[in-house]
Amino acid sequence: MLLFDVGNTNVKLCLADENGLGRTYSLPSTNRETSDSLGLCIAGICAREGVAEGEVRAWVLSSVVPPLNSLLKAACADFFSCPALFVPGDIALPLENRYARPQEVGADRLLGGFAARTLFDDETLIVVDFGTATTFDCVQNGAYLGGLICPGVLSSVTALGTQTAKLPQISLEPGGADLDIGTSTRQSLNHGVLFGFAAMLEGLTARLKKRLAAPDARVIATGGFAPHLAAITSCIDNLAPDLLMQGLLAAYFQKHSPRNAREQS
Ligand SMILES: Nc1ncnc2c1ncn2[C@@H]1O[C@H](COP(=O)(O)OP(=O)(O)O)[C@@H](O)[C@H]1O
Ligand SMILES: CC(C)(COP(=O)(O)O)[C@@H](O)C(=O)NCCC(=O)O
Ligand SMILES: [K+]
Repeated sequence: MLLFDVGNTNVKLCLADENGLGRTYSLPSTNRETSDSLGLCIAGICAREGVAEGEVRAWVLSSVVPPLNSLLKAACADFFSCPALFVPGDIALPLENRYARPQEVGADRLLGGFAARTLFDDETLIVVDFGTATTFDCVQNGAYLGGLICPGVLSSVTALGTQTAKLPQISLEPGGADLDIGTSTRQSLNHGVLFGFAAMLEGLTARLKKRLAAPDARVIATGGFAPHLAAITSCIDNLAPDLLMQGLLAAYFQKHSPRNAREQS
């Protein structure tokens, strides 16, 4: 299979089969893509991995960027001979969705909750995804309860850089474990953003645990900036960079058991 996590900054994709996940590649989620640019790039990735297009059983996708969905469907149809299956549209997630309007929640958030529940057997799980936005998602007693949407790390830095005359766009360097009092603009920004998000993470997970009456809820972090935060706070129990990919694989095999998959190949 080819698994896709389509986010607002990056499209992450990786080859996978019943033995697990291959290397994850990251493509920019730009609106300049065409189905040909995507199809050729994805076919090139398969070639680099020594996988012929005909060997790909299915594309399994989670997407929160609707304009890319039709391009990816066309790329799959034009360059591959397999179905493009969207989660949860084509492959339902066996996780009760308690959102007031269930279809409103981002597929990535539901998938993250499903993946966490598949990987961990704690009664209460809090998934934090440090993506374009920072999302907090709560799973309790096997149901997805919803959560919080906060500004993302890079979105905040970008906004600050564009809204101010003198603040540069910075690429966040992982700080040391302790906050420094900034003595330069760059250091003030770097530590302000990194430790500001760490405080947000610590504060919100504490409040969510109280609200969920689950002081020992497991906190699982994923997304591009998760490693930076995990280095400076102790409130993350598990760093799971491949959480969504693991969720896509589990969702696929919930519906197509590996035995069937072997029979189909
Ligand atoms: N391996 C990485 N190391 C550092 N930053 C990363 C990495 N992967 C992604 N990022 C950054 O993390 C941010 C969120 O990326 P990502 O989690 O892919 O967002 P989304 O899922 O919203 O597209 C982006 O600004 C991206 O540049
Ligand atoms: C909150 C999100 C933008 C996060 O997406 P990402 O940061 O991964 O690009 C995405 O989950 C989304 O579009 N959600 C729909 C609104 C909701 O979940 O309520
Ligand atoms: K994401």
